[in-house]
Amino acid sequence: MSLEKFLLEQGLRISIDGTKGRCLVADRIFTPGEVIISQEPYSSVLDSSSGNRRCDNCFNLSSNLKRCSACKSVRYCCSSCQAYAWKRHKSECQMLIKLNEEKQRTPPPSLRLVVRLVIKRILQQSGVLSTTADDNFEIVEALPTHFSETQEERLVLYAQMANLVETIVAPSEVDLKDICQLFCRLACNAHTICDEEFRPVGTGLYPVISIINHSCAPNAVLLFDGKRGAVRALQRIEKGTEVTISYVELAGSTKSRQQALKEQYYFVCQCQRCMKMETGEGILEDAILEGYKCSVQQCNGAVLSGTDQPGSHCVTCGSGCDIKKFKLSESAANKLLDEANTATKSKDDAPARKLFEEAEEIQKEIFHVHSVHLMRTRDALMKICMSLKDWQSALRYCLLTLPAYERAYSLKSPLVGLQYFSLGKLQWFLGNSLEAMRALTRAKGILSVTHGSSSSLVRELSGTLQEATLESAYKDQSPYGLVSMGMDISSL
Ligand SMILES: C[S@@+](CC[C@H](N)C(=O)[O-])C[C@H]1O[C@@H](n2cnc3c(N)ncnc32)[C@H](O)[C@@H]1O
Repeated sequence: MSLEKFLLEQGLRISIDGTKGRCLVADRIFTPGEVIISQEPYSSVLDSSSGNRRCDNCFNLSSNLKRCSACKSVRYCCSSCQAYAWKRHKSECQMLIKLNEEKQRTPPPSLRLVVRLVIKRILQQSGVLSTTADDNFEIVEALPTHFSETQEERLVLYAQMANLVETIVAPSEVDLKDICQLFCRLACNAHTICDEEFRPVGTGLYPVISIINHSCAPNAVLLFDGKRGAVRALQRIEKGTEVTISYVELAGSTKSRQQALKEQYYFVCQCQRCMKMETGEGILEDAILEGYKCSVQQCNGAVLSGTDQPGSHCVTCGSGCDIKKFKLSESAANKLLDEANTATKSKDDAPARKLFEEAEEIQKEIFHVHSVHLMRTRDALMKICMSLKDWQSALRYCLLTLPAYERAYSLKSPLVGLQYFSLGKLQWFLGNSLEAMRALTRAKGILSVTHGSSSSLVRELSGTLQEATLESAYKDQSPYGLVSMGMDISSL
């Protein structure tokens, strides 16, 4: 079956745009939460830190992983996963054994991803592995490489890695320029595979999902079940509308989003959100998210912080501000944040908390209450307070982050849903079951769309919501006030 026919069966088609290249377009209406397309990766690899916690075949977490007895490098959750992976792993296994014998380090995930891709291509070409409309090397090859725009330094690195791939896979099977192009193709098409809470676990290439272009105000979202990618509609998508997802962190100013897109994907975004920058509303939004707050007490405005922008005046009231002073304070806060992050990595929670708190004090003086810088610091503080079991402070920080989350992302964003889920769990644990019910209901409304109502996250959320509802009803009738029904706070 051709890719076109395969897509038509799913209610999708490809159109060509002069600037964007191929676009994936809805050929029917998609309703919020509906899966638009789902796909197994053509090639995928776990991050180094996930390799000893997750199955190398299905990417699911398991406490009972068994190592491949030959290479001792990859782990599987069950014999059927191991048997399924064997055809692909066989060649990789020999390579890993050889590297172990030569006492060489296991290649990094980025290199293993390319090795796996090349091995799969060879196996499909020789007929050992079958091909389907959405699982063949031609659709991988159809993805852009941006080879001519790739910086020379990066190409030199890719050439060195291609040499390694050549020594690992039989040299007669690979062409160095081909491999360099594969590295370029992966850089602008592969997706980070995340768990349900958006923590990265690996990388995968999904050649059909990769046809979907970027928007900073996307109408769809990509999530993963194990390593299977699924794109769901965030809103009603009319027939003839392009399906879009986000490639980058959306909590940022137009300038930082565009910089990230240009660096990795080589285009200037002209989406609806970026185009707002042409208007006063867009400029104020950017100043609030990443600029400095206006020094005038009654003004809720902000000042753009970039040196190449007409800064030093509030976008709302026009008052001048001392940018130099703000920048000095910002560097002092950043220094504290660097130290705090180092302490967090070494699990020194108490000193890390102190450093984050000092940084937050400075940031409060210079940033708008909805600034993404302040939001990230408070998010880190919320997590540290949870780890220190200071639930009341964690709740306070969670509440402080929410208006910034809703502004920086969209109200339908899964990240906003997850933040409401944390809020609901904290409120319930602290005995505010009525407020918890409100937060959990809000979270359920968002996460049922983004993750699907049968996902394990939404099932867990529904369970918590049901218990909070029961507790709230019980408290209404109980003469004794607060009654805890034994929530497992460790899952926060
Ligand atoms: C993952 S691919 C998307 C599919 C691609 N359009 C194609 O023809 O196969 C990513 C590349 O698509 C293009 N692209 C994606 N989103 C875009 C956008 N909003 N505006 C312009 N180009 C875009 C860029 O060239 C980017 O590097």
